Amino acid sequence: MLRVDNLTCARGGRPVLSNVSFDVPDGQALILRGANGIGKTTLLRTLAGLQPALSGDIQVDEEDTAYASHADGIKAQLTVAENLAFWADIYGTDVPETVYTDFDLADLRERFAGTLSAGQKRRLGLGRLGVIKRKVLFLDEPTVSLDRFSVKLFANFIQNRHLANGGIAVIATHIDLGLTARELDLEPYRAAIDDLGSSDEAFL
Ligand SMILES: Nc1ncnc2c1ncn2[C@@H]1O[C@H](COP(=O)(O)OP(=O)(O)OP(=O)(O)O)[C@@H](O)[C@H]1O
Repeated sequence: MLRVDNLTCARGGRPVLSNVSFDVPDGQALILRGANGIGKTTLLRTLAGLQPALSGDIQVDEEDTAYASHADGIKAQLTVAENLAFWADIYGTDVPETVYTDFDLADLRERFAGTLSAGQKRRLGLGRLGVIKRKVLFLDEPTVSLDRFSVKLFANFIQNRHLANGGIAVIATHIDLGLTARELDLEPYRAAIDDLGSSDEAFL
């Protein structure tokens, strides 16, 4: 279970969302909705422990979380197979053969990652989630650059591999992923402009 209680989070020292509360039980996903700039990325980074909250409480086993953003974290000089093996090595896991089918990477196995198209790179970046096997996934616009077929692959992975095995996912997206999931509209949590606060920036 992921439990968020009265969370207030900030970017650049300015609160963007205040008093956000929700629970996500094991085996379920939550879709974050809201206009550009409302604070979806900020909330995900705070939940993943990449930046401190201004106030509030997050109950989750930080050791069992993973955050994935637009930046794929791919090593261009390594092949697709070597990239997956690299992540498996770092996380002390193995590369299940299913990752190649789940993300349509089988034909790209020996290709240097630097030569992949944007969508292929994205599929490889998402394939990392099938390798690292973290229970709680915080995903920021995971389908950027993906065509409709690949969006479906990703949704199937989340539904049938991750959630079906008791995983949790919190996903910021502007599109319909076709997942059975609760949605949270962040508009009611928009922080008042004169709220005070500060926050360290871990990443820009
Ligand atoms: N480094 C920064 N310094 C100051 N303000 C920032 C910084 N990064 C983001 N912001 C602002 O913080 C607010 C929340 O940004 P955030 O990226 O969390 O929104 P978002 O909902 O993910 O947006 P989008 O849908 O466009 O990806 C925005 O108003 C943004 O301009």
